[in-house]
Amino acid sequence: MVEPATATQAAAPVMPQLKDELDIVIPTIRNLDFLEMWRPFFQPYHLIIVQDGDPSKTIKVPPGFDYELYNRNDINKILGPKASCISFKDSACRCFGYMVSKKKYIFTIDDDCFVAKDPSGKAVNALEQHIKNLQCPSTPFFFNTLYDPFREGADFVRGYPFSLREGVPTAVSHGLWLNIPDYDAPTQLVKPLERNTRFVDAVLTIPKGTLFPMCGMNLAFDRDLIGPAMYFGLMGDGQPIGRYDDMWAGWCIKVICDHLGLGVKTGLPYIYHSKASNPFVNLRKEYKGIFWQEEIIPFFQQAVLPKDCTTVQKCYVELAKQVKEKLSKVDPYFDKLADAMVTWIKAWDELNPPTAGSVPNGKAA
Ligand SMILES: O=c1ccn([C@@H]2O[C@H](COP(=O)(O)OP(=O)(O)O[C@H]3O[C@@H](CO)[C@H](O)[C@H]3O)[C@@H](O)[C@H]2O)c(=O)[nH]1
Ligand SMILES: [Mn+2]
Repeated sequence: MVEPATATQAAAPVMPQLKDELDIVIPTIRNLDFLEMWRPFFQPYHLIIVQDGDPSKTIKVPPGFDYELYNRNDINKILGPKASCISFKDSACRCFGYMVSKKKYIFTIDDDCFVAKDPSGKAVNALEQHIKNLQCPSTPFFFNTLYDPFREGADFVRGYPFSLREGVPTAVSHGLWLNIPDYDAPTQLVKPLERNTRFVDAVLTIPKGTLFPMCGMNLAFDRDLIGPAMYFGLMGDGQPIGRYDDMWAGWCIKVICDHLGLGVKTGLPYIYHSKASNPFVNLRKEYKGIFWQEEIIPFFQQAVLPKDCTTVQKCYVELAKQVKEKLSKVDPYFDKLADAMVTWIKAWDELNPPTAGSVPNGKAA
């Protein structure tokens, strides 16, 4: 039986790394008491809270945290008509926080995720591990059988090409979850009591050319390298689908990271996911995605980005064009989604004008 760490067990880090270069983005419809448990790790950082649902509701934030909070009225005011690309009544709204941040790194976490304990009983500082993952290179071109070669006590194994040992910059760090795993509704329905108690002590680079199901619950990324592609799509209110926000973003960022020669890692850190959302509600939200994805995945697997797509924005707009051309036949929703992807990029560039002398994101691999 796994249990979350207690607040006292969460020992405050000696020196919070990247304190002024990282924002923590939290989508929420509830009071943020969960922050009490994270206080030792999160208090030094700036929080961006994206309040979903009724903007007249007050979200209580425990004292002592430095934060900015945006509700739907704020989003509409800031983006004007472009606010149509930000989902309402779905955790996908969190991507607004990525857009308004001015920091290099983002960590996003759900408000029902708590501090996990590793097998020794030590509280896991998820933020610290994500920062380590992002600041260490990835190895997408050749699999290292000792997993993360840059980890203390590991290295590249015999036969690993020396020409590839420098690795590539890491754009995304995808963490996992103890207790309630991120299962889809059908799996939740047939295995209602299943809990994840396995703490696998590994960080892996997801190989180039391989897609993965990105979960937004415990996720960090380098905003400068991949931020414009971290759009969580059109979900929730008024949309035919939900709970595919992070999946859509994960497929888009992986194709773009592969194209630009950037890395995506998954594994440590774990958080303790405390609440299973209602599987029947989830089934209603995600059922179309369950059969649509049988056509979406081959689309992303076959997607090719032209060499002249040298920035994330160019890659993303090209991907939107291909979504419109090739997925609209699946459902008119994808026509709307493709337009929203372009709106997102326009809004992103409006809020994040390129600084003079800035270089385009990674290079086409
Ligand atoms: O309408 C809403 C509902 C919820 N939120 C906030 O989003 C996160 C996640 O909510 P919750 O934990 O209740 O739901 P889960 O099913 O566990 O979410 C995970 O599944 C995927 C959903 O797409 C995703 O990977 C995870 O988010 C909480 O912070 C809620 O407060 C919201 O903003 N709007
Ligand atoms: Mn949850």
